[in-house]
Order: sequence, then structure tokens, then C-alpha cells
Amino acid sequence: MSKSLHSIVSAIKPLDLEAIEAASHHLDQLTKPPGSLGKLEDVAKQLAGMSGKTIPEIGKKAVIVMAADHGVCEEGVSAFPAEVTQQMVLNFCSGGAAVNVLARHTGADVICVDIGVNADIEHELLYSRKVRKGTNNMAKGPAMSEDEALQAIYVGIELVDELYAKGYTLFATGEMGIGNTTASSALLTVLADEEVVATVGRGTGIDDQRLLHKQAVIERAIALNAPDKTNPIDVLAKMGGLEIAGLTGVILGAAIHRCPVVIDGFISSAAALVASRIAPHSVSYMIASHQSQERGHERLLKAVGLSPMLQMDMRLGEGTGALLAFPIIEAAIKIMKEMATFASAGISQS
Ligand SMILES: O=C(O)c1ccc[n+]([C@@H]2O[C@H](COP(=O)([O-])O)[C@@H](O)[C@H]2O)c1
Ligand SMILES: Cc1cc2nc[nH]c2cc1C
Repeated sequence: MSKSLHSIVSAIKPLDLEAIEAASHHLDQLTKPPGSLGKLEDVAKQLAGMSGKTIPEIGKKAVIVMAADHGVCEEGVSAFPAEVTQQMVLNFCSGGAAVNVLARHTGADVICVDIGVNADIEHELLYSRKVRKGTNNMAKGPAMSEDEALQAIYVGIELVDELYAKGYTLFATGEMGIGNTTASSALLTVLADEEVVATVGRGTGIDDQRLLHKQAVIERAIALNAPDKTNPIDVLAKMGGLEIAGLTGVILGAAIHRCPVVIDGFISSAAALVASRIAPHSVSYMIASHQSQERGHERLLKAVGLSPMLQMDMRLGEGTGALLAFPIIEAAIKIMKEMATFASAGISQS
């Protein structure tokens, strides 16, 4: 691991156990049987552990949508053409995509980042942070160099630094990249030592024949590149994508600032897996929003050590599932802030 990545890892600290204890004690004073608010209580305690405050506060909210292209698309692994990536970026910037609707619905800002789109795109609302124009085809060689993977990780970390300085304290991961379920499945296969039958799904909607082809392409890419499963940067560079690397940085950046980062679907979870292998303490700052319909997502979340809040049968990406979890997280804080205690409401405990 590079020297600066080491300093990032050591900047990510475990949760504050005293704050978790204080939050747990407070929850047990509230007018409900202990533990009866289930995962809402778990989230409240986790947020307390992150912030070090019994009753945490949330500032501005952002969904960071990282967009990039994938060289492996030339193998015919997606149901859609690669140009959809750049076309959707403009849709995000003009506010017409599902992520824009759900961000407006939940009071979050969409931060759309070109980290590796294979086109020159400009828009006043686009964060242009291109590391390179798409990856190489992993079935013919490494997707990118380790240096490029690291650069993309730093883009994510620096973006969170910038947003944190502007008052953002709740982050969601989102992405757009035709072909990126192939990269994500490859990462899961290698890092969690799984078989492609269990890790490769239909992405945007490929048929049975293409699914078998996609599995074979991933197997070929793994055999050719021989990634070292104990080295997350090597695996990310050889099999990953620029948006996945960028989101790895977003997750690490949020953990450095002790902020919650809500993980969206399959691709975001692949970034979470890489982050967890770089900095195991980063997992404490992750909240898994939903379980995507994509095959392998359940295994992927387990490999990170996360349990999803929602089962919505979604498989869109963009950050859509993560945004649906925002009101639940805010509800957990309101419970801590606004509920009466047994003493204040004069209710008998035993
Ligand atoms: O988030 C998910 O679980 C998810 C599952 C399947 C597909 N996607 C989205 O679909 C695109 C990738 O699909 P594909 O078939 O081109 O690899 C990419 O833009 C993702 O945002 C996202
Ligand atoms: C239209 C479209 C929108 C998307 N959003 C995220 N991935 C996507 C893939 C397609 C094909």
C-alpha cells in the first residue's frame, strides 16, 4: 500500500463506544419496550458512535453520482450501448433522472462527477474530475494502472473534503457506467473468493445466453490478469472501474470525517468491499440502504459485513436506493431528539 494510503487508513478511527453506550442508555429511557424500534435503534447508536454525540445532527445531504465508461463493453456484456453513460450524465445534470427525483423528494443535492466518461462533456453543474476516458478492456489486460486507481480514489476523498467544508454531513453513493456490473462482479469474485455463477447477474437486463458469455468474459479476465486477492488496489486496478474507485474514495473520505455514508446497490457495494479491504474501520461508517435485485448483491453485502435496510426489488443504481434510506436515518435521529422518557411522561416501567 502506498504511503499516503497508509495515512488515510490510520485517519479512520473506530466508533466512539462511550457515545454508543450513552445513546443506548437514552433509547432505553424512551417510552417503548427496550429495543422495540429495531434497526432504527441500531442506526441511532451507529450515528452516535460516528459523531461522538448521544443525539447526532445531520447537516446538508448529498448523493455523489460517479460516472465512467468500461472498456469491457466491447465484449458485449451489457443490454445497452456504452453511449448511454454520457447521455445519462447530461440527464443527471438537467434533473430528469430517477436519482434527481428522489434527491428532490428527500432534500438531498445531486453531485454528478465525470471521473472517467469516454467523451468530452461539459455542463455547469458537472464536476469534471476525469482521470482518463474509460477503462481498458479487462478481458485483454488490466482495466487501468494502480496509479490511475489511486488517483480516482483521491478524487473521491477530496470531493468529500470539499463537500464537508460546505456543510454536508450525510453522503450517499451513486454511479452510472454501462458495463459496471461486470467490473463489480469481477471484484466480488476475486476479493471474496466466489464462483462466477454466484456473482454475475443480468445488470441492465441481458438474456440467458449473454449471462453465460458475461461469466466467461469475467473468468477469462481473472485468468489473464491474475489479480492478487490480498491486495485491494491491484484487484481494483485490474478488474474495477473509475467510478468504483472514486466511490471507494468517497466512502473512505466520509469515514475520515466521521460521517455516515449510505451505500446504494451492487456497484456501490463493490466499492464498499474495496474500501473495507483498504481500511477495515471504514465499515463502521457505512449504512447499507437496500438489497438490489442483481445476483450476488446479498453475498457482496455479507462480504463487507453489512445488512440492508430495504428490499425494494430495485436494480437501477444512480444512488436511488440509498436516497430512500435518508428519511429512515433522519427518523432515527428524531426518535432520539423528540420522544418522551418514561420519567417525563409518567409511565410505569415495571
Ligand atoms: O445498483 C444496482 O444494483 C444495479 C444493478 C444493475 C444495473 N445497474 C446500473 O446499470 C448499469 C450497469 O449495468 P450493465 O448491464 O451495463 O453492467 C450502471 O449504470 C448501473 O448504475 C445498477
Ligand atoms: C437508461 C439507463 C439509466 C441508468 N441509470 C443507471 N444505470 C442506467 C442504465 C440505463 C440503460
